[in-house]
Amino acid sequence: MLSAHVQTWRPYTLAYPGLVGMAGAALPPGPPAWWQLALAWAAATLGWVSGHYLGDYFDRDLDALSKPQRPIPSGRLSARTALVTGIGLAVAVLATLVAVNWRVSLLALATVAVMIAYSAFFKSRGLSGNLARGTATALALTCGALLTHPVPPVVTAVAAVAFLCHDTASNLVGTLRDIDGDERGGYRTFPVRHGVPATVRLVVVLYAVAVGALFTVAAFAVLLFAAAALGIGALWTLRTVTPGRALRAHEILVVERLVLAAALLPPVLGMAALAVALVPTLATQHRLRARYEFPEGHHV
Ligand SMILES: CC(C)=CCC/C(C)=C/CC/C(C)=C/COP(=O)(O)OP(=O)(O)O
Repeated sequence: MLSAHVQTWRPYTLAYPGLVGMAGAALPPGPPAWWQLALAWAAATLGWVSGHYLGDYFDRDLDALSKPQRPIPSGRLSARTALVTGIGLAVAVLATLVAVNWRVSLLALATVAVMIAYSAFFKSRGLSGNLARGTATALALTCGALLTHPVPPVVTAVAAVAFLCHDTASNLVGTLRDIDGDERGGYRTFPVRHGVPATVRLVVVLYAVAVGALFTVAAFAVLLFAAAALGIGALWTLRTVTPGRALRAHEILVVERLVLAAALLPPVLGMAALAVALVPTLATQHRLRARYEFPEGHHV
């Protein structure tokens, strides 16, 4: 029972949204108060977990076909529990934000709406789904910025567009993992419609735009170089695409995006937050992930 919930949280993804929220809150001129950073972290993290419950709820029919081992299709988590928990978490985040800063709560409401639209509608419809997923991250970053700035600085827009492009790209890499299952389930994802080479080309362009834009705003360029090196490693893995290689590329991007978000934080905070974020990510990704993604627990 508890393990079904923990699997739904995907612990290896959990450290990322909080770093993005904090990155928005720490944009210049700063510095933000500790409670603002904590709130930006908590709202983005709980909003993200809510997104995982709702995503698994809306994907339950597709997962029954191609990922029967997942909590809902395997009967370890009821669809109703996933729906109620997802909605409950989103409402809790929004209620807390209303009490602290109503402007942020309105933007967070828009973020939740995009997140639900992604899971329920756009995800099965190609590029619009990938863009919706990237937009949710851009909005989460902007929520963090609005929490600490009455009028967010111009760099907020640059960072938001960069994360939009980045997460659209990493989400596209995710679709390369399950082309056959998506096709059988009627999900018209970008690679199902346009093929693998076109998908990889688009990923490379979006990734280059994202990292290029972040070089103009990053507080700590050393981390940005480190993220770019990891990103190039992920893209290099995609020179031949199999489900296993696509999973490997996405695993690298799951670590890379932590480094990328930490690069927007002031150096000392960025290094400390990154060190903390890497622990659960590296400890759980290798052990849990292939079992969650592939029915046999592994893939070539
Ligand atoms: C305030 C608030 C609501 C913040 C959260 C915003 C946010 C970025 C939500 C996205 C949630 C989600 C379903 C992520 C997983 O996508 P995925 O499993 O398709 O994988 P991916 O990481 O590769 O895209």
